[in-house]
Amino acid sequence: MSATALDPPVTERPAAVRLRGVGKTFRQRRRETPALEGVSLDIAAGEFLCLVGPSGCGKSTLLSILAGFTTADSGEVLVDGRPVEGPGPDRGVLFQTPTLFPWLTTRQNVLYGPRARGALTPGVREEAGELLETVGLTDFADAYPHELSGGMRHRAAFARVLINHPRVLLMDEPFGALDAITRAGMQRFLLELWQRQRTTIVFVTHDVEEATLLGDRVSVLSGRPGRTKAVIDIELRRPRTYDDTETLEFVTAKRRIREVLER
Ligand SMILES: Nc1ncnc2c1ncn2[C@@H]1O[C@H](COP(=O)(O)OP(=O)(O)OP(=O)(O)O)[C@@H](O)[C@H]1O
Repeated sequence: MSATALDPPVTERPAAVRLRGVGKTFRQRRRETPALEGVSLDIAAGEFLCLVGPSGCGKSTLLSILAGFTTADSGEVLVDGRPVEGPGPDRGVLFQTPTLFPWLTTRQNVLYGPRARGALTPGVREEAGELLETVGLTDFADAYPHELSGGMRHRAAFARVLINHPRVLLMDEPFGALDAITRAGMQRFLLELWQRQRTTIVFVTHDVEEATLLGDRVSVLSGRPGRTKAVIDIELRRPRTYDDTETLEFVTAKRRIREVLER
């Protein structure tokens, strides 16, 4: 399914992710750090939602709560209508540093999840081959992570997550550590992949331009404790390419987000 102008607005589609009044305070010895307070948000099935906010406002905490790595103190967190009670294969998580086992080849890394679940069928092996082709790593299927470039490692980590057919992809500043050219390449890759598969994506970034380029909507969090300041619709045509970043519409959308961030 591809995103088209005929798709209903995201707010009219069923919610894949529902956050209601989510709060989290970290308590360590005598120190209390309120990270999130009363965050509510519906993310539609197939939506690409970007999450921006000042450093330390709780973006990673929110993603970690969605992933099931961290438990919220208050509120409700639902994925496909079910409360999140821990990590699960319905949610694929990608971090700034790609998580690959260094002692396994690219293909073995991709097949790790199915193997661990005892689901390593010939069909899954075939799918791994297809995924490696999708991410452009067929020629590096037998290479080890240290033999891959930064961008290749990211694409391998993608394939590793995608083989589990997650309903939701949770991405925490995944391209933050990459150089500008590799980063632009990864953004293009992600846009093309999303355009084809339309997996629901929650993408944390501190880069307003990246959020504008990728997102259907951008949720802007306030300073700590993070609260939703605004959710901004990015009404730029799809499919988008890097060339769009030079259009007046793009610059205007980017400025709107920046204004809310700085308000
Ligand atoms: N495990 C933890 N224990 C204690 N405090 C934590 C923990 N994780 C996060 N925090 C605190 O919660 C707040 C929010 O952190 P979080 O990493 O979610 O912010 P962020 O918006 O992702 O920041 P950045 O943009 O800098 O990555 C910070 O003040 C941080 O110090």
